[in-house]
Amino acid sequence: MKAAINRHRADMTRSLGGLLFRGVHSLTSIPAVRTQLGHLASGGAVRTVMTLPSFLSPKPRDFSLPNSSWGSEMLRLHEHYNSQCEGEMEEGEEGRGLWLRLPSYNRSLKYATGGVYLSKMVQANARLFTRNSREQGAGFEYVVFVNKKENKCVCIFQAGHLLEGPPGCVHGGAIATMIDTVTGTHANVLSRPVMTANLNINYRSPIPLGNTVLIESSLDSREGRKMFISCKVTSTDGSKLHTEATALFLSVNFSHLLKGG
Ligand SMILES: CCCCCCCC/C=C\CCCCCCCC(=O)SCCNC(=O)CCNC(=O)[C@H](O)C(C)(C)COP(=O)(O)OP(=O)(O)OC[C@H]1O[C@@H](n2cnc3c(N)ncnc32)[C@H](O)[C@@H]1OP(=O)(O)O
Repeated sequence: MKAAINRHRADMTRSLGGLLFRGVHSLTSIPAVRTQLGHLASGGAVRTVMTLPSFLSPKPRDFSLPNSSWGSEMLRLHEHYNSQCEGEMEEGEEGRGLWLRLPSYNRSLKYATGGVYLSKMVQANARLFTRNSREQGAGFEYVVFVNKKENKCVCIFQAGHLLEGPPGCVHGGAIATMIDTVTGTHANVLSRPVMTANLNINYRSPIPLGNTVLIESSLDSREGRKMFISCKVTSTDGSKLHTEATALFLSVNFSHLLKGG
């Protein structure tokens, strides 16, 4: 029985390989995958997850599209980069424009988030940390664009009122979260899946709540499974440096990700 479970997990790991990057969008539209993940989540036993046929599944919300909470600077910059895109990045697609806008959903991977040993209730309720607020504009509002040719990512980030740290300013942990998200997204584009091994941050000047800032990441070097990425957070005109960081990401195999480390 144990061998069968392990074989099943290995099969799942392989079949998930091509699906992870597309996240919830793809997974919720493939009932067979959800059923298999249901087996996996329940410890490889006989329980399955009831799924709707794909044509009845609601289309997941893309959180990186403009909404009414976006300020004028957020909208202006979104338009600036969007006008240099010729398409959205989907798996296997090569961009034709200079930039590609990355869609963003509120689940990273249904049923496997945080490891397969969590209870089904926890797994069903798991949400991506940066996309877990129902109130638009309250938390993390952001959109990431990638420039594959120049090995760069840029994120336009508007910090909501729930991210307060020092009075009127963004919490350092929230800034770290966004840096991890942007550099992690960048590393995932280069080689997926990845995990953050190291993150070093220097906070240079506070970010006022409600401000829009730019978060730019660039690949410094690659050594085997290691990707060294640097990142800076600046005002949108580039005149003020808020934060600088370096990060190390390691490519991992899917079983490492699924078993939660
Ligand atoms: C996750 C993405 C999933 C995809 C989802 C797609 C949907 C997209 C949606 C939304 C995108 C949002 C994107 C967000 C991204 C966020 C990412 C995170 O926050 S990840 C959570 C925090 N990180 C951990 O919890 C790691 C915990 N640590 C580990 O699991 C391991 O330690 C790991 C994987 C990092 C390394 O373990 P080993 O066993 O694979 O590798 P070893 O053998 O230890 O090291 C390999 C080499 O790397 C060096 N190394 C390892 N750790 C190092 C460190 N901390 N500093 C320096 N070097 C290190 C070692 O010295 C070694 O180097 P030598 O080959 O000998 O040269």
